[in-house]
Amino acid sequence: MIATTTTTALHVEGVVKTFGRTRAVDGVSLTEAQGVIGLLGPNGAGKTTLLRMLATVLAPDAGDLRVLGLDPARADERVEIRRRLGYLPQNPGLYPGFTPFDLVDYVAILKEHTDPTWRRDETRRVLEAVGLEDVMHRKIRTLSGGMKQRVALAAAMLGSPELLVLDEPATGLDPEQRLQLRSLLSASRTVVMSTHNISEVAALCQRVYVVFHGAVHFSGSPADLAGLAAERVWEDDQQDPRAIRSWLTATGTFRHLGDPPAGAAVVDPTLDDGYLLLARRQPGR
Ligand SMILES: Nc1ncnc2c1ncn2[C@@H]1O[C@H](COP(=O)(O)OP(=O)(O)OP(=O)(O)O)[C@@H](O)[C@H]1O
Repeated sequence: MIATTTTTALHVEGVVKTFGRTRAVDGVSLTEAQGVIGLLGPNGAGKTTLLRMLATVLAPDAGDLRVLGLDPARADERVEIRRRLGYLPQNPGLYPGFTPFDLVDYVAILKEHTDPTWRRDETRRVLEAVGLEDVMHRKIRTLSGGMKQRVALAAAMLGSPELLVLDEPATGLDPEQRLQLRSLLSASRTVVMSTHNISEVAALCQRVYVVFHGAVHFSGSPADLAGLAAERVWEDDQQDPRAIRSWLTATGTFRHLGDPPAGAAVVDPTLDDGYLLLARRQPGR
């Protein structure tokens, strides 16, 4: 019998990254073999910094990092990682005078794909996959914000990488394109993505990490995150001062988070409820 081994796509142990006096990533550990992994957290929590380290753009100050089983601190292994991953940065710099076709083709050249036929077919394939077939020969400067985001996504998906590192991939996408993104990502082997959109996490991710102040405060399935707020959510037609957090919902009722009073109409928690409960425990909130 031949033994099969699955390479751990991501192995992060005690990773630290500091900018001046800011500890942007403060001892993060995570290990994932495959699947779609979501990073949630408020602005400045350290998500982008962590993703940049996974994409080998930044080196950690301390800790152990392995991507696709390789060590990004070693020049030869770093090159190998870069060949095998696709990265969508938070603010992708797209040459405005290029067309989407030229830009993705250029990325293919940078990734050392030397066969022009392969490059042309693959460039077309990824641009069609993100729904840009009709504009692939227009100048990028003439495209809408959501279209530009899709050009960058297409570039990340070039060559069907084993690992996709995506910083807020759904930014600027309309509802139809978001749905399209979901099916694209569910076809990928390993995806790690940051998002502020909790419904994206519910729809896409098998695992979610919640990061505050550079540290992981929760890891588990989306259902586990929602479960943190089990028996802690109730609804009423008026404000409740006993709640740690209350808000008016679209149906005109108030939703409350905290310890429900006797007789309260307790409802099933959502992912938002679990996240808000975790966020509430952070200092300064
Ligand atoms: N190049 C840099 N130089 C200095 N400080 C930085 C740099 N990059 C990030 N930081 C700081 O590190 C912290 C984490 O930033 P990061 O961009 O990783 O957060 P984030 O969770 O991605 O935030 P957002 O949700 O707003 O994108 C912040 O305090 C930020 O100001």
